[in-house]
Amino acid sequence: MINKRLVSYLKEDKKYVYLQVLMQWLGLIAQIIIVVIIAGMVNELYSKGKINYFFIKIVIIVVLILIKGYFGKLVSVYSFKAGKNIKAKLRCDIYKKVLLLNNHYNKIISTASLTQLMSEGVEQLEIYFGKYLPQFFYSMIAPVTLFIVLGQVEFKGALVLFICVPLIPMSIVLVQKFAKRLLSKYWGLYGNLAERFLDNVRGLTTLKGYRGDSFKHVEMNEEAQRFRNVTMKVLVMQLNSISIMDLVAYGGAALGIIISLYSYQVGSINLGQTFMMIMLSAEYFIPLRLLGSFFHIAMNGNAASEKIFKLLDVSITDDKELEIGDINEIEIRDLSFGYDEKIVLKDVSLKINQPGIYGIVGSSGSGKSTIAKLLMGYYDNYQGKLAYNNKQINEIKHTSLMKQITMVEHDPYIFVGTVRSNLLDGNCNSDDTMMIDVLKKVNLWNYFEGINGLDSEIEERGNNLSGGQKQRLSIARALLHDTKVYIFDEATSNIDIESEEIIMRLIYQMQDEKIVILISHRLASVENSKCNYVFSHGKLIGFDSHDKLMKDNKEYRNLVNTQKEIENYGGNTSEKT
Ligand SMILES: Nc1ncnc2c1ncn2[C@@H]1O[C@H](COP(=O)(O)OP(=O)(O)OP(=O)(O)O)[C@@H](O)[C@H]1O
Repeated sequence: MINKRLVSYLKEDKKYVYLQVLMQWLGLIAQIIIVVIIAGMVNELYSKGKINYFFIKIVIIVVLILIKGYFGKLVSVYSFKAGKNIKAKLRCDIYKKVLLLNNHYNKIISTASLTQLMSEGVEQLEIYFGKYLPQFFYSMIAPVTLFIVLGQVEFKGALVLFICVPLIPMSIVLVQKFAKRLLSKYWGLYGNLAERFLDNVRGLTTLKGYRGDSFKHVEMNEEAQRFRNVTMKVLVMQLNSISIMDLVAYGGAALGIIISLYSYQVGSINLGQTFMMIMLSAEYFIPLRLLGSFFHIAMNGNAASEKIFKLLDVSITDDKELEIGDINEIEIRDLSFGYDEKIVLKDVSLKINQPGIYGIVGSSGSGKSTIAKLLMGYYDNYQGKLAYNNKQINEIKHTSLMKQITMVEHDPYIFVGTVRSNLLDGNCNSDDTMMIDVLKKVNLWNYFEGINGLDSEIEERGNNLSGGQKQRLSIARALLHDTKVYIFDEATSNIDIESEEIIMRLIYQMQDEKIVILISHRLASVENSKCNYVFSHGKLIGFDSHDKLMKDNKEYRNLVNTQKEIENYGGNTSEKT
């Protein structure tokens, strides 16, 4: 009933849970005193026909009601405080983990599920810490307190009530295992639905283009139906469990009242004592009954927390010690790597220790992008040597590594905001002059100057820019990052000739100072490089200048010739049209 791992998150906020229990308990004491005073008044009225110190007693009752109300308010304040820091801490931990996992967090959790867990999942935990946990402790203390008080009044009745109380937690325990399984399924289906929804919304234009939206509509409906079914099962389970708890609570209270009425009838207690028994019988059960209600919400948070912990438990930490300065050398020796069992790179060896352009070429699926990702430190589980300045990449602190390398991919991420905010992502110390300078280099300044300069709005994923403009903006951002090593992975694919020329010119301007790794299927762009590395089926099958490779490397020659044929084909067709 208590999740120890979740509780360990409380740390110094534990005091808010205890304070809440204390305030609830003091509230109960105030209520008992009120009932005792009223019971005394009832006795007086019945036996003497008048109430002594009536006014003073009424004032005391009113003051006690106000005090009880104040305690209730404090309970809400502490409840909020108990959950507040934990929510922030959990969200922060998840965020840090996703940063560490980099772009392969998707292997563990989908983006949609992640968003759901970080928002709704964490929110549910507020109830766990702020309500369920304090209620759990209070519902142990309250019946004992009442038993001690009412035991003095009518022992038999108090004992019967006390014995009935554990029936509620028993019903909670009984339903717990089933609820756990059901809620885990609920979160799974909820995640699937969100994932599909997000995917469909992202691909809506494509779906419309292929007229596949009606098909996806049916799929979504089916997914939603599955989620509806499991939600209904959860609600039925909660309703049944609450009905059982109600039966125990009200049945138990009724039993207590019957016993006290009987005791009054046989004369073993007076009218005031009977009144006390009747007024306080329900109080035995109310805390546990409330615990039962919170339990269901807490179980939901619990199920979400299991998914959160699964993500947090993935063993990746940036506890690496090594820092790295300017990179002068890249050494790869006997490198092998596979994403799963299938080996993608086999026994690759190469060494780069001078600035210049280094092409990586090969047919589709030969492992070019995988090399780029390994050089970015995205994957640690490689075999062999993969080192900068003779330091293994998987031992270098990720943040230190990211200060020295910049990668530009074919589909760069442009953030919603302004041109300025996107450029500041590359280097937060850039001033306006630096930003305008790089925008001029990529031939974008004239365009943005005509809108709102550096404050020109950029829509989500750069939707208000052309493909070429997006790519040039990402190159401007990369230039501001100003690192010793640059990796361009198909950075000019699918963009207009003008943008391609601008980008290639800028890349070649870097060759005297930077180590530039250029992955490109357009072999014309690596004709003037210092050295080209040819990959085939994950193996490095040759490396040299373009001219030498054309002479000696059949695979390279084939790649160049095939490329030329495709370009000529494109040229012929366009001439015809
Ligand atoms: N995240 C991944 N998980 C599993 N397998 C992957 C992953 N990324 C790539 N692969 C596999 O690794 C192999 C090499 O992929 P890689 O992207 O490195 O090739 P590439 O030479 O860059 O191809 P292309 O020129 O088509 O971009 C392929 O068989 C691919 O299916």
